[in-house]
Amino acid sequence: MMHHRYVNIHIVTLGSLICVNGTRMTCNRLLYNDKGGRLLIIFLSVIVALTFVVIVHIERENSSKTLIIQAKYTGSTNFKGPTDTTDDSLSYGIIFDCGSSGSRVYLYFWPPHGGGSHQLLDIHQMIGSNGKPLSYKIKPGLSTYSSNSTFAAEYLRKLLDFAAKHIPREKHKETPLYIMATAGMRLISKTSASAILDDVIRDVPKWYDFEFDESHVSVISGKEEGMYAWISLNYMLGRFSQESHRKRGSSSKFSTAGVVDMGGGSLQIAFEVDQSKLKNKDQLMTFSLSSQKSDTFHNYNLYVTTFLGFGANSVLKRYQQNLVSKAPTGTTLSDPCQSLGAIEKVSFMNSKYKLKGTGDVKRCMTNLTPLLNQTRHCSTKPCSLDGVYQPAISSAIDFYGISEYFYSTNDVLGIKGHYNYEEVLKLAQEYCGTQWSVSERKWNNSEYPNADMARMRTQCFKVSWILEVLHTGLHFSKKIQNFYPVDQIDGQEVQWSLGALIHKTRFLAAKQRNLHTLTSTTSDWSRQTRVVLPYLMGLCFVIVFGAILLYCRYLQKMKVVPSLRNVPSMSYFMTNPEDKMELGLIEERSYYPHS
Ligand SMILES: Nc1nc2c(ncn2[C@@H]2O[C@H](COP(=O)(O)OP(=O)(O)OP(=O)(O)O)[C@@H](O)[C@H]2O)c(=O)[nH]1
Repeated sequence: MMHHRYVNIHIVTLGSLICVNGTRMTCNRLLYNDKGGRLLIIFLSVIVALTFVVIVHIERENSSKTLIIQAKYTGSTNFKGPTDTTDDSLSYGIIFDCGSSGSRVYLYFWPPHGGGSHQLLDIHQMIGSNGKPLSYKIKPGLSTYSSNSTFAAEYLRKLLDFAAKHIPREKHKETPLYIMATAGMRLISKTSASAILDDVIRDVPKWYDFEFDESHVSVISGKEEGMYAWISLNYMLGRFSQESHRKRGSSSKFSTAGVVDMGGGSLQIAFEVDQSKLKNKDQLMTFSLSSQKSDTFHNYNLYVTTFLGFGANSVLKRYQQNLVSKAPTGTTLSDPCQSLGAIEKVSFMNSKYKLKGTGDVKRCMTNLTPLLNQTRHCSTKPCSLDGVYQPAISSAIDFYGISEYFYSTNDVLGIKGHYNYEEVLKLAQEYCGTQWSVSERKWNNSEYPNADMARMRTQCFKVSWILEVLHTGLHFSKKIQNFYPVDQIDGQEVQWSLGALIHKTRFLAAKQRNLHTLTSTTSDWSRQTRVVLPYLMGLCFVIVFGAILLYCRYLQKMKVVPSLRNVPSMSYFMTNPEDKMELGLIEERSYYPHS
């Protein structure tokens, strides 16, 4: 752009010089009223016209380039294909989700802010060359380093390498890296968790120069995890758009969706509420996605609850311990929460047991009911599980189930999309009632491509638990039509990590918005100026040129020219003091007599 501007300036300067010198010579030739003078006028007119055409052409080119760049970042370009890391205008962000069952890295990017006053950053998960979202997972969880914390950072090294490989090297310094841990780290002692985090804070900057400091490493609370999952989901569903907000204003229905997130260690539920109707504000979370206090457009009131130790893996451990706790060591016990005929060896307080599956899903669900802890004192009714208040959920709100809600219905049972209690129960009963040896053979024959062996073994327990939590614990109707287990929306993974990045970068959005407002105001002005400039210059050329010609004609009429040849000095016609002001003419007149 700057380059073109300089070219224009040079053309204008050159044109002006030619014209100034040209008119000067023309005038002189005209004074002699010869044929060469007329030719010179034609020649100069052509030069003026050409200069004008060249300027208009270059300006048109510039304007269309500006429009293409603007269109690219105002939604007309989609980011569905592999991420174009050669595009220098993109910014990047990295989130590590250190969960109880494993750690994952998610890579995100966003184009420059569009400038809309209520617009959030347009954040997308990076897509690899194979068309799949870029993420990398390792097992076991970060919390397993509680007794050898000095290896914690080294354990995360593979995730860092992955991020560094996919984010352009020159962008590392400006790319924020957040390392956030969830239930696994909440369940270990504070001292052990701090030792792990300290090791990470110390070692990560030695290896990579991402934007990273102590404040970027944390064990997030369950409520934050729930809030981030809710933000992620609604962002991906487009529920923060101006259009959704308009709908929200015109109906009593919330335009946002609720989320139920079952992890390995904890369970979260979050949905929008009318805070005036909440009987107990303990579970209320009021927050804004906007960085300015005065902007209430993105203010939300959420009911968010987290149940630590109610994630599927934590409850499985508790369930098995309960089962064997009163039995003599070495006993084989019946377990309705395992596939028919499956044998699982467990140990508890140095005693060993065998659990033999009977594959009875309904029985399993009944046996799991006490683990919801619903007998616990409920101070504000109604309560969901563990004595926690939960207001009645409107059937008008869409709900999405993520993590275990997707894996437990999809990996083995193959259910996609819309949730139907009867369908899930029927398929679960079929799978769990099938002899384990048959299911194992099918798995060996790759008939369960989405499930690993651990999933196959724990499927009966996990599906029973998610059903029990959803309907008995959280009181969702068994006839619910608008509950959707998901792991991806529009090719992007639904993870709380995206919500965390949106929340963390909301100040960045404001910064970029201000920058955009500034540049767009300036560029509006300069665009208008650039459109008018060539015409103005053309007009100036014509006026100056015309004025000189008229003046020359005037001199001719005054018969100054013929007499000039005989004039020995300027004083001859400079009788009027005003004439002395015409210095340019004086110089030329004084020059020609000697040439
Ligand atoms: N099929 C499949 N299963 C997964 C995947 N990631 C995790 N799981 C399973 O889901 C269970 C729960 O894992 P997550 O949802 O990741 O939970 P988490 O982050 O480890 O647990 P929290 O700390 O409670 O948040 C694990 O026991 C895994 O078996 C995945 O990418 N695909």
